[in-house]
Parts: sequence; structure tokens; C-alpha cells
Amino acid sequence: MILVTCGIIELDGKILCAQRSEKMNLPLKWEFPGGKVEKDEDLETCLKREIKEELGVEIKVIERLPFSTHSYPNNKVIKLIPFRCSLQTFEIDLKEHLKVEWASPTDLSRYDWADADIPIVQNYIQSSQ
Ligand SMILES: Nc1nc2c([nH]c(=O)n2[C@H]2C[C@H](O)[C@@H](COP(=O)(O)OP(=O)(O)OP(=O)(O)O)O2)c(=O)[nH]1
Repeated sequence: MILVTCGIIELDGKILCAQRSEKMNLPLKWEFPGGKVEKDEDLETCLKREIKEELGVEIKVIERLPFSTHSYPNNKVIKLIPFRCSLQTFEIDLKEHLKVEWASPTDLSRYDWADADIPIVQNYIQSSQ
């Protein structure tokens, strides 16, 4: 099982959604920025490192939310652990993703999410209602 952290970054009532590029695995799917936990790495340290690498910003973690597990067809089982976050620096510089969009909670269901994200998005929508 591959441990992956992701950040649900909130700003002014909106959430940052990131689209994977054509070159990435799961091309053009939408996700929350984050990535794989390294050996002996703390989850929050991983999340901050990945978001800095991918978007060039610093974040503050607000709370951990329930994880999702998903088996992709390539036999990869992902345990995706989401954290609500806020931005501490605001200049987003996309280093890997095709684009990012700020969506209101009611618009989250319109995106073509990576499969592992679907239960996380549903939970988030419910808890924001
Ligand atoms: N960061 C992130 N990854 C996600 C999400 N949903 C989801 O299925 N994933 C998957 C995609 C990747 O297979 C893996 C995260 O890996 P990564 O971002 O560190 O590295 P990568 O794209 O190079 O991954 P890979 O090619 O080795 O699969 O988790 C999500 O919301 N955020």
C-alpha cells in the first residue's frame, strides 16, 4: 500500500483543485496537491514538502480528515490521507500540474477527480453543508 498525503487548501470559502498534466500518471484527472510519504517521514512534513515542491507555497495544516483507500488497475493500492490547510504564502507557481482552480464546495462535484479522491470530495461536500 502506498501512503499519499493531500491538502484541501481553503481560501475565502474556496478550495484549490489541481489538474494532473498529460505526462503524469492519471493524466488530466483532478486531485488535491500532495504526494507519497517517504520512509520515516511524518505525514504533515510530507504534505508541506510536496506542496512546496508542486506549487511553491507554504501551508498551515488545520486538521486531518478521514482517509480513502483505492486500488488502481495497475495493482497500486493508494491510501490517500487528506488534511484541511490554509496558505501561508500566496504566490502559486505550478511546477507539475497543468492548472489549478479555486472551487466553491458546491462546485467540487463537477470535476473529473482521481478515483481515490471521490469519497474524500463527497465527505468534504457533506461536512461543508
Ligand atoms: N497528490 C495526490 N496524489 C493522488 C491523489 N489522488 C490519487 O489517486 N493520487 C495518486 C496519484 C499518484 O499515483 C500518487 C501520488 O504520487 P506522487 O504525486 O507522489 O507521484 P507521481 O505522480 O509521480 O506518482 P506515480 O507516477 O509514481 O504514481 O497518488 C491526490 O488527491 N493527490
